[in-house]
Amino acid sequence: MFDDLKKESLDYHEFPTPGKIATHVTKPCTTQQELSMAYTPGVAEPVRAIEKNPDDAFRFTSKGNLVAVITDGTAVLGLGNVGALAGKPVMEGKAVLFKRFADVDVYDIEVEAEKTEDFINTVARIASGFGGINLEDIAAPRCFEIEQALIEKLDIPVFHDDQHGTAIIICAGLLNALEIKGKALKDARIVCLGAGAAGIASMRLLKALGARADNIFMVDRKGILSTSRSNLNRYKQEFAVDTERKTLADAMRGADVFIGVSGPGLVTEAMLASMADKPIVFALSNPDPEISPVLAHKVRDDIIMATGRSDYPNQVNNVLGFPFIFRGALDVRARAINDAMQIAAVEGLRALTHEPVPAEILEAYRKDHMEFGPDYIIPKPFDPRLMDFVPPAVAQAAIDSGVARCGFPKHYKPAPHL
Ligand SMILES: NC(=O)C1=CN([C@@H]2O[C@H](COP(=O)(O)OP(=O)(O)OC[C@H]3O[C@@H](n4cnc5c(N)ncnc54)[C@H](OP(=O)(O)O)[C@@H]3O)[C@@H](O)[C@H]2O)C=CC1
Ligand SMILES: CC(=O)C(=O)O
Ligand SMILES: [Mg+2]
Repeated sequence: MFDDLKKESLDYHEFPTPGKIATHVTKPCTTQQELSMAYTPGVAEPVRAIEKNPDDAFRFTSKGNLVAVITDGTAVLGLGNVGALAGKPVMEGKAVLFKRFADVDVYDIEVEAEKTEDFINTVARIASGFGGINLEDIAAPRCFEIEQALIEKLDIPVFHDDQHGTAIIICAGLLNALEIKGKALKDARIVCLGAGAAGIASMRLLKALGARADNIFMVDRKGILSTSRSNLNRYKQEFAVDTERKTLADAMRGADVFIGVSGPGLVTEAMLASMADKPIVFALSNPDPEISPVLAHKVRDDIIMATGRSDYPNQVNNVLGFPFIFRGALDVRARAINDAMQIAAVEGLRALTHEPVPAEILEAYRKDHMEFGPDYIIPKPFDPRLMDFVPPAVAQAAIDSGVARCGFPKHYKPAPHL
């Protein structure tokens, strides 16, 4: 980052009030009468109701619109294990996005816990006051164990954003990019650099949507995940392929698709040059991608390129997912965010990309024109129609798959593409 951008960012976070979020009250509390409602004695009534029927917490408290964004600070963006407290600006950032894009309230919670079990128990013990748990920036492989244990313990959605949020956006963007390239997902040869939270979940979802396991090379710091390696954990073993190829450069030769969820600057010009015609390159490491779009476009004029950043076309970033997915899940008081709901979100995002782009988006991005094509494979986060396409589709999928506690919300319209 340039020095002036660094200073601007620090000033943005410091002034006029340190940090990015605060709480505000939703009921009047200015008279003796209102005080006796908000607090004692009036508050005793909802307490008694919830004691008798825990679901009344959705009626009488903020639970139904409240998500906990929780980290241990072990994989913050692509910055690595910076610790729980240093992860707080990102968690506050997620809170801003939840509120700004989908009016979901958030408490950010940073947990100091070296032992996986301590982290799980801490989250389980504070979970009942929330409508959902968004796990964030927790490194693999412990993120898989943490998420699974919490899903089993809790009756509210537990969603590791770096896994499933990222997977959903990657799948939507990639299916659209392949449509432009004119290749079916089942025929696409895919390289995924990064076999952690984002990489494993994204390749799992791509397989569920039709990608062939033997067309995927997954790569970590030690090279391609192959059956000849003896140093693979059980999550990586799921993607081990029988191949003589070893390195990232080997994997990239002839590949149609590169997905980077690893770290900055790991893809060379030579690797990019060795990919198939019309290569699709998603360099998604934040804040700095695996290869810069400027360099990538110099090497390949036939590329379809995306990053995780806001300052280039095609921002493939989980900001397009978690606010809208949780909105739909919360509005039907879902017990989980399951595969059907995730695939519904993929389809909603894909469908919206094919719609004409409204003037307010062109204005926000200072463009005269945008339409479905190599520079527009995924909607923009500021597109207000995300609320029309994603939450209703997710809510409907929750109902159809039996994890909703209530019916399709009266204030919703069915998603336009369904
Ligand atoms: N655009 C978006 O929406 C999102 C982007 N990301 C980005 O993806 C990256 C990974 O995040 P996440 O999956 O949560 O992190 P994890 O820590 O769970 O996984 C990181 C993975 O990247 C691999 N890796 C790291 N450095 C290298 C390297 N030098 N060479 C090869 N492989 C490497 C690791 O290899 P090994 O297993 O060998 O250690 C590991 O498999 C981050 O940069 C993050 O910003 C993540 C989520 C969303
Ligand atoms: C976007 C995001 O969640 C990440 O880079 O970790
Ligand atoms: Mg993250």
